[in-house]
Amino acid sequence: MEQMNDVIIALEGVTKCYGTLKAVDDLHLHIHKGEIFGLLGPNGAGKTTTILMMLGLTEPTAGSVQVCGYNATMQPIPVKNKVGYMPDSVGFYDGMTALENLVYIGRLNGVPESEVQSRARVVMEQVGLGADMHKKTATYSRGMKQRLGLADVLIKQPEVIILDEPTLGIDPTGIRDFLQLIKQLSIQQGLTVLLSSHHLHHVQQVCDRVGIFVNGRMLAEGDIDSLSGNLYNREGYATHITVEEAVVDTPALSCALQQLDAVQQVTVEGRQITISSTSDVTPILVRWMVEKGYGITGVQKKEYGLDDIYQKYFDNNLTGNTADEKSRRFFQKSFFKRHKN
Ligand SMILES: Nc1ncnc2c1ncn2[C@@H]1O[C@H](COP(=O)(O)OP(=O)(O)OP(=O)(O)O)[C@@H](O)[C@H]1O
Repeated sequence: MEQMNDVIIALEGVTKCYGTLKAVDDLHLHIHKGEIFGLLGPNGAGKTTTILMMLGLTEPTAGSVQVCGYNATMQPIPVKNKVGYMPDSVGFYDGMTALENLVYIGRLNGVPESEVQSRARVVMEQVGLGADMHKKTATYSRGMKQRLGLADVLIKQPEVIILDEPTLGIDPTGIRDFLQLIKQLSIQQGLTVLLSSHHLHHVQQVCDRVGIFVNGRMLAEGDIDSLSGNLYNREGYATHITVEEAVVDTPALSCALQQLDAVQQVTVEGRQITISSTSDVTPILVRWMVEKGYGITGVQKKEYGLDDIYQKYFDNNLTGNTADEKSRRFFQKSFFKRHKN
């Protein structure tokens, strides 16, 4: 059961309209202390608008936003003190070294003069830029700039960090390292992390929970396992078994397998047998086949990853009762457009 005192970000019925456009539509979201939450959705879904409301930088049209015990709309200053925000594009003074840039940001954030130099050096080490802190940021790669952006956020010792599309434009190794760094910081410092992304593989790597956000609405929310579990409930399970030799009496085998508990459908094609069922009966099927004398050379259980979750929620009309046709088409359009690039 959810512990209310553990909730560090709470959005209740939040709506944001820009004229006639509902950028965020009746959003309810609770994020817990120490959690890494991924806000997943295509461009224009309303992720940035949601983040700006959490930071008190834009007012909701309706609903309330609580962050670290403060009302973000009414008390944006204490929220700003507790929350570090990294926008999708971070700028630096190219002519200054990375350390000088960080010290400058530290001062702007009110870090005491007596501490700012030493704290900046510690943070540079934490983000893995210890060896490069005296280089001018003009020479920094996009991945290094992203780490420096994270350092900018960490220097004020926040309780919550919010990262808007933090993996944009970094190469695959850089992305993996950056996400690992986030995970490590969250564990070591008990930091709560909200990261927004349109890239499902990235959030899958580090997030404890994800919310799938489309056209201003949260279509599904939970950890990857429970979202996958939902799919199993809707779709059933599938087991693929490969045997040594092509099955001779196909109808007899199909018929016999169908008598087993929970088995719904059986397809036999040469050496391949596919069994769909309402629960995970893979071990029972394997035992049964071995007892009947079949030599098994392969067993594969269908596992649903976030990819499938995306596919199922958006391609096959499984958007639950919260999404309408328009948002689904919108998502498909934006998602596939992005992925063609
Ligand atoms: N200041 C604004 N005035 C009018 N419309 C806006 C404003 N800011 C955002 N919008 C619109 O609100 C919707 C949500 O935008 P938002 O930037 O929150 O989405 P997003 O999920 O962050 O996407 P992206 O990754 O492209 O930034 C979009 O249709 C956008 O055009």
